Amino acid sequence: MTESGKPLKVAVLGCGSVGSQVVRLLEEQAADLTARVGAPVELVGVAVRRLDAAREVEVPEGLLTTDAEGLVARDDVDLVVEVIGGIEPARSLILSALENGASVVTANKALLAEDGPTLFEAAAKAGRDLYYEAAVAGAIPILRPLRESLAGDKVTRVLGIVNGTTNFILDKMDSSGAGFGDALEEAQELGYAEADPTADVEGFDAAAKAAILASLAFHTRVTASDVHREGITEVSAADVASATEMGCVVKLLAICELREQPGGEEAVSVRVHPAMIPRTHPLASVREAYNAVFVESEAAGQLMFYGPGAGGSPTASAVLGDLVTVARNRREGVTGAGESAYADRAVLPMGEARTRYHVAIDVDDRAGVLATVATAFAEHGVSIRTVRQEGRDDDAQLVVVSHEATDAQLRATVEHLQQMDSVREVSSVMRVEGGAE
Ligand SMILES: NC(=O)c1ccc[n+]([C@@H]2O[C@H](COP(=O)([O-])OP(=O)(O)OC[C@H]3O[C@@H](n4cnc5c(N)ncnc54)[C@H](O)[C@@H]3O)[C@@H](O)[C@H]2O)c1
Ligand SMILES: N[C@@H](CCO)C(=O)O
Ligand code: NA
Repeated sequence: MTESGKPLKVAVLGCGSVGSQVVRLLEEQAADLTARVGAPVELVGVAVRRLDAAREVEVPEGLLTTDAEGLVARDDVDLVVEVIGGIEPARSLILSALENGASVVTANKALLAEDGPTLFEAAAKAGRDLYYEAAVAGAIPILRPLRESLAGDKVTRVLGIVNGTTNFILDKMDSSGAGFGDALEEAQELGYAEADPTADVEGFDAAAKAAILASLAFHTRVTASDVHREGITEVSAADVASATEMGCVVKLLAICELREQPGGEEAVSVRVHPAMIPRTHPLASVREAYNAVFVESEAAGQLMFYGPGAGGSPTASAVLGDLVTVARNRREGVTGAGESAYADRAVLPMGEARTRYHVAIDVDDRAGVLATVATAFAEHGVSIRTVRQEGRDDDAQLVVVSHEATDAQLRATVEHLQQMDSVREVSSVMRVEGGAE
């Protein structure tokens, strides 16, 4: 073994699902971490909300404190791990840690998506690292591959299944024919969904991750408010059955795309919504609560990153990976790559996002109706790829799949259809992603 340097002192903020596993791994892997870093990595404090709370890991009593601010202000702390979550006090604690000269590792996607630039600027000003691999898709290495491994390539699209809870629910709906409510209940019984599932099922969690992915992929600042977001609460058993009929499956996707504009410049489109993807697409095989991120780049082509996107221990794996890198950098007196936002591309409004659509329309079953429906699509410049009729008489439905069109064109088409006498209802509109045009 090489000669070890001066110990690096670590403070962990928060000792919940992820924090407790970080503490466990720091203790269990101490010898290997020392060898990998080239210096002992010593836990010197764990900030908690209550000293007497039940914990998944035993923390030596002398290390526990309820004074997180005091812990990050200690001048002997070299590395701070923030796993409290949420905006405050996490943001103030990270900023204090950086100002006090510590390097920071965080898993906090909500904070990074809301106010990442403030944190990146503070890290740059302090000359310290801020790493956050655990913030997107838990254990799956995806942020450092984007930031480092693909730094010489041009990423053109990132498609991600980045929320395990919603993937579990949609997978249940697909495999059992259940509706959203029953699938959610099962996810809650099995501990995949929280009692208040809003952040997951309404797409907030995925939108935060989409903002982080798009920022790294396209070297542009993208925050959560730039991301168009739709959750899965409106996905019906009929939508899922319709997808099956088309050889597709419904997934909640985080979609980050580079789009060439009419003037030749490139802009960024970022959105989270349920979409049909062909069952032959690699993302279709992502079942249960797993996550995966599919990346397309000019030189590499298509890449897929797959694994557990959540859970205390998998997420702690990503945190520890960052901690080792940051500790090594610290020991060598260097920092890793910081924020890269040089491209500063415009973020397109949702109306300009382009994709294909699956539209189910309940219609009167009589001569000429198909022609009027087709005319409505044509009037708004939406080209039809396939159309089929299901049922007949009072039960007739036309299912139209379009070629690529903008969201604005599609919305105008749907409004037009809803005004038509021969249309009883536009019963389902779903985007179709991940296939050939
Ligand atoms: N759990 C996962 O699977 C997962 C996956 C990826 C990322 N993350 C992220 O990791 C972070 C932590 O998530 P978690 O699942 O461990 O949450 P958690 O709720 O289990 O743990 C957070 C802990 O922080 C404590 N805390 C709150 N305020 C505090 C304060 N002021 N000082 C000290 N402690 C305080 C809470 O008591 C709690 O124990 C979040 O940012 C989350 O988004 C979690
Ligand atoms: N709630 C998230 C895990 C943390 O990002 C999920 O369901 O994937
Ligand atoms: Na990750």
